[in-house]
Amino acid sequence: MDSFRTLLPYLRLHTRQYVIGLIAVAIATAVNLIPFYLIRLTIDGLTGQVDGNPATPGLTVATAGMYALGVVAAAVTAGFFMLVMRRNIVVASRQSEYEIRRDLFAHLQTLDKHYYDRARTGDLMNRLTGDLSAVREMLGFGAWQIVNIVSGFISAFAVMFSLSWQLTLIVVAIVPVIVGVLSYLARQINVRHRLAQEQNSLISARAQENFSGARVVKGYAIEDREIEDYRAMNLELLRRNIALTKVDGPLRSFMSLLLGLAFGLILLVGGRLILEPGSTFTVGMFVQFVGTLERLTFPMLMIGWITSIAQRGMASWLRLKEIFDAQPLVQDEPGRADTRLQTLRGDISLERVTLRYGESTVLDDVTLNVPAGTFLGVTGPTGSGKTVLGQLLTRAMDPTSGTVRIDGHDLRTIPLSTLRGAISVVPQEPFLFGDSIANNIGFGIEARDLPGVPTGVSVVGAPPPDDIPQTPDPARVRNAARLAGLLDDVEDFPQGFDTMLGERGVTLSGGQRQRTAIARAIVREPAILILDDSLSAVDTETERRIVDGLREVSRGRTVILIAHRVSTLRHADQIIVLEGGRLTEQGSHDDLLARGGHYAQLERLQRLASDLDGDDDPVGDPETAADQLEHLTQPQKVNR
Ligand SMILES: Nc1ncnc2c1ncn2[C@@H]1O[C@H](COP(=O)(O)OP(=O)(O)OP(=O)(O)O)[C@@H](O)[C@H]1O
Repeated sequence: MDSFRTLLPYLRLHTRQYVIGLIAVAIATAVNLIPFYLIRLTIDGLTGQVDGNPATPGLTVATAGMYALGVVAAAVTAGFFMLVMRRNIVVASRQSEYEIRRDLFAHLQTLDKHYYDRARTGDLMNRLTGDLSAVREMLGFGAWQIVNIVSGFISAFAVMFSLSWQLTLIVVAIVPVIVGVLSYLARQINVRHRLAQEQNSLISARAQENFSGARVVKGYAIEDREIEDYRAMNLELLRRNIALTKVDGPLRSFMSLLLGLAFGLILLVGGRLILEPGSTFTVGMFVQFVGTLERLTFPMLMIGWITSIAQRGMASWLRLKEIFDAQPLVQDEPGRADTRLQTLRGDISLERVTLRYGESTVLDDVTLNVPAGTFLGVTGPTGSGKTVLGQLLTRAMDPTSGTVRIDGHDLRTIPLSTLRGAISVVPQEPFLFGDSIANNIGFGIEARDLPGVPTGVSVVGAPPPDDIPQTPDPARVRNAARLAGLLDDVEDFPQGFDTMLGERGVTLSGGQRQRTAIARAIVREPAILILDDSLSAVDTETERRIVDGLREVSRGRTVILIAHRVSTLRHADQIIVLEGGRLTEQGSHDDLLARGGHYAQLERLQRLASDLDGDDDPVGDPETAADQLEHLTQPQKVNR
């Protein structure tokens, strides 16, 4: 019940539609019983016993015609009210589906990396489709059927009782048995439906991961294994669906048996009632009774079905509520974030920053000052905390201790929208949309100017969404592509910036994908630009062009370039080295070479490796440069 209460805000948006619709159902149900009354009058008229007196004249043709018209009028009236119901309740349930989907999507946009690291995309997709449909079915079909059943039972029992309390008692004795059995079966259906739905989520997630990882699957030639795994999951889904269908069969047979029994008994007792001397129970009344009871069979069958629709709908709503209840790890703290802060220059400072994940210390007491406009290079072995350092700046998470500041403001006092609007990150694995190159680059430009998504409001009467300008400024896109060293490549494509990319930019090479992501970050003209190992897939010539572009970009903004290659880092104003989460070296290229630490060793080995590349007669060093290089970039053991 508690979980139902959480659905009320959506139902309240459509109170009027539900009230009108539900009243219409109740009227239609009651009107549906009128024809049996008219049939009773006709039969009793025909048998000449309209008042129980054989001397009373029977039915005239005109009266019979009136009754016939009455039957038609009742059918038309019931049909009209059912139409009113559909126009209100079914429409309201569709609108609620729209509103819930809109709010879910808007809420999902507020969730952070932490949530998406754990969620499975296929499962999320299944919730947004399958579960949402189950909720809609409960709010539409389920809602009007409940009223149909309740009003059907009340009106039918009132009529039956007025006709014969003895016959009604028989019905009263049998109905609870039927309803009990149906409810039991409905519960079974519900359990089996949930199992099938869970398998559906798994299978969707598996398919989605297979499509996303198509390159890996092909690369490892494991299609057969994938097909076999998928077949097994699909088979399990079939098994669960068949188990679901199996409960349906007995339900119908049992229902027919019990109803047959009920009608047999009524025939027996009803016949005796009519034949009793001096009885006021007429043939017409008997026919009306049986007709009214017959009207109850559908609502009775529906009880089980509706219970299962309601339980299924609630189970699905709980799965959707889990999404609504998820909160980003980092949020603006009310009263703490200074909303006047709209722009940032890009002065970064970290003061004794430590970050722990459980027992592991990922960043250890890091203190660092990066004045605005600095081109900062960051290097260190894999797993040494470079990516995490960048993530602290966008507040993907907060440090366990210490303070991160930008322009002297503690990050927790800067509104997240201002902070993230001022920083662009090029992640290690860039994601490109199935759209044109221009739109992929211009993707983030207008983001800050877009109107907020109004949630929790009714779609009824809401203004249509504004036409959002989708084409980014071509000059800005072009300039960003030039700075990212992508322009020549794009100009070589027949359709230039209008070239469409596959969902993951599959038509582009790894280096082109990286550069598209760099252009996307640059085009926003952020105060701080973070590139996380974004030049790993480009050749040295392209790398030089990009670094030149970045130096141009870095005028007036802070650039943080995470890289493993000395050739990428050497032109940075400042370079820092992280090892096992600690900042171990800091200075210019020349300073660090003079220090003779990790950076100097990296430089020596990379130089040696490139010499070896071009030399057929390698230096007779037993530990080859390549081996040592690998050693230097080995994953680091984090401090425990
Ligand atoms: N969400 C997380 N939960 C637990 N540990 C994490 C999480 N994110 C990162 N780590 C750990 O933090 C450490 C630093 O990771 P980070 O990604 O910063 O390394 P990196 O220096 O960028 O490495 P690479 O050069 O390979 O990209 C790693 O040991 C990683 O496993």
